[in-house]
Order: sequence, then C-alpha cells, then structure tokens
Amino acid sequence: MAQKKILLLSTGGTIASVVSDQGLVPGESGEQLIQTLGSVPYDVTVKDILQLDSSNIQPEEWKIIAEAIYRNRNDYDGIVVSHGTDTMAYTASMMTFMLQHINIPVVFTGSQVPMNVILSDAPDNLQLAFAAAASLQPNIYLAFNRKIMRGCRSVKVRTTAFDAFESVNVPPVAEVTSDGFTIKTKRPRTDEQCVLNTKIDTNVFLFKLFPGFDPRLLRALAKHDCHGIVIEAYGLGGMTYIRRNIAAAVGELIKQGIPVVATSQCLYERSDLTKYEVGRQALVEGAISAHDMTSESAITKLMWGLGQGMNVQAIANFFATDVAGEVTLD
Ligand SMILES: NC(=O)C[C@H](N)C(=O)O
Repeated sequence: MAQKKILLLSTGGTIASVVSDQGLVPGESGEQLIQTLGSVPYDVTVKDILQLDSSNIQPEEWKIIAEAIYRNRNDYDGIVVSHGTDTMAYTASMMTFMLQHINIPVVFTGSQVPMNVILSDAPDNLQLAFAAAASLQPNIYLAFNRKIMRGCRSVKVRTTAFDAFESVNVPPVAEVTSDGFTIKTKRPRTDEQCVLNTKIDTNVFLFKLFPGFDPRLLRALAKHDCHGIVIEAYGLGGMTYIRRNIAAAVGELIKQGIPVVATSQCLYERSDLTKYEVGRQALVEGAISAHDMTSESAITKLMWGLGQGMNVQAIANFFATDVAGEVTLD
C-alpha cells in the first residue's frame, strides 16, 4: 500500500527552539525536526512557513498559516502544523473558522521541551500528529501528550507539564492507550467545498470580570473603536449590577451596535444566562451566550464573524450555530 502523503508546515515554537543568550528561541527548520525524529511510515514533505515563538503569532500569521493549508490541501492526505504551545489553541480555533469544511485532517502540535533535548516530549507529539493526519476524518485538530482534540475545543491548561492541553467540554477525538491509537468520537462528514476566508476584525476585547470592575471602562472601549467584546463572566454567566452595573453598560454597547458575548471564567461546563437574575439582566440587555465554548474559540469566532460584516443580530445567530464542533447547542 502506498504511504500516506503528509505535509509538515513548520512555524517555530519550543519544538523548534534552541538555546540562546536571550533564552529559548525558534532556530530549527522543519527538516531538522524530521531528521531528529527519524524514520516515519509516511511520505513526508516539509515546508518552513514561519519561525516564531507562538507568543508572537498574531492575525497576520494566522493568514499565512491558513493560506498555506488551503494551497496544499489537495496534494496531501493530511497536514501537520508544528507550532508553539502558548497560542496554539487560538490558532487552531481560528483555522476552524477560516478554513470551514476543510477536506483533509490538519493537526497542530508542539512540545514543552525542544526536539533537540534528550527525553523531550517532541518526538512523541510529532509521531502522534502524523498518525492523526494519516488516519482521522477531515477537521482541524490539536495533538498533544497522547491525546487528539478538536482544535476549537483545546485549551492550554499547564505551563510546563507534558499534559499541557485539554479538550474542554467534549472528550478527546482520539487517544493513545494500551490498545493503540483509539478513535473515540466522529462527526458526520459533509460534502461541502472547503472555503478559505481570512477576513477578520481584530478590534475586539476579551476580559475576565472581577469584583470591583468599573463599567466605565467598558464604555471607554466603545469610544476607542472596539467592535466586539467577550466577557468571561462569573459561573453560569452572572454579571454584577449593584453599584457597578455591568449589565447596563453591556446594554449600552449593544445599542451602539457592539456585540457582547458572555462566556464563563470557569473552564469547564456551559454558561446559561437564564438561570440567575444576575445572568438574566445581561440577557435582557442583549448579551449573547457562548454556551460551552472556550474563550479562545469565542474570541476567534467573534473576530471572524465581525470580519464578514455581521451586525449584532447576525453575530447572535452565528453564536447559535455550530460551525465545526466548537459549541454544544441544545
Ligand atoms: N512550549 C512552547 O511552545 C512555548 C513557546 N513559548 C511557544 O509558544 O512558542
């Protein structure tokens, strides 16, 4: 049987980092990563598209990564993207929106320790990503520490441990267990054409509510050309309304045409603005629920929706739509 054709797009990150006087910096090419990894049972092609620590990856780089995936999608069975861990969940989430109906598996991976360091987690993660790119159904994934998750459900939850990522609110798509590579969940296939749409609006704001937050700061955002906001509210989506009326400020922004999405600062489980008075007030003012989405998915979905010219109502409808498995709607 012919070997599966896999493309490695290398973008930097710890996986490709080397020691310098200034600390760890990306310095190894994708080819060097493959050489250190040794032989793999795939026909691998390597392309270096960036060489950045992922803390420096921003919307300009998202466009480069999305275009590279789109350009190569018909020439390979799967694509692996090596990427720093710091913003990998944001990039993987944004790719979900920029590359809807992707026709091959695209798997992001990285490591906590550089590839060129003995006992690094990089070889295992890269092997896992190749296996996923060769065998999973089309979608955007993140592979790390023996788990494959949907990119749009992944969150970096640990700064140094090998178990750095979690699939939040849905089980991982696949895992490596003593039974081998075990696929756990599948989504219905679609025959729709993959579209590349990299138009996004980056004038957005994501913040975590805390006791004492002054709602005047929210109003100030509107005066400074902010086009959309995600609030990590309390618990199920509660927002303060005595003395400092956040819900009222949210209503004012929405009336000015600025969508405000409410998510929870709890990592796990859903937000539900209907349960408590403190959530309902925000709902009455027009706050849009992010349900059980991660903040990474919520902010990238908002950027993408605004980039398409969606108004408040269209953004509300968009957040009530599951694009690629990023949200559970009931
Ligand atoms: N483990 C890592 O990859 C962290 C690194 N700072 C990065 O995100 O590029």
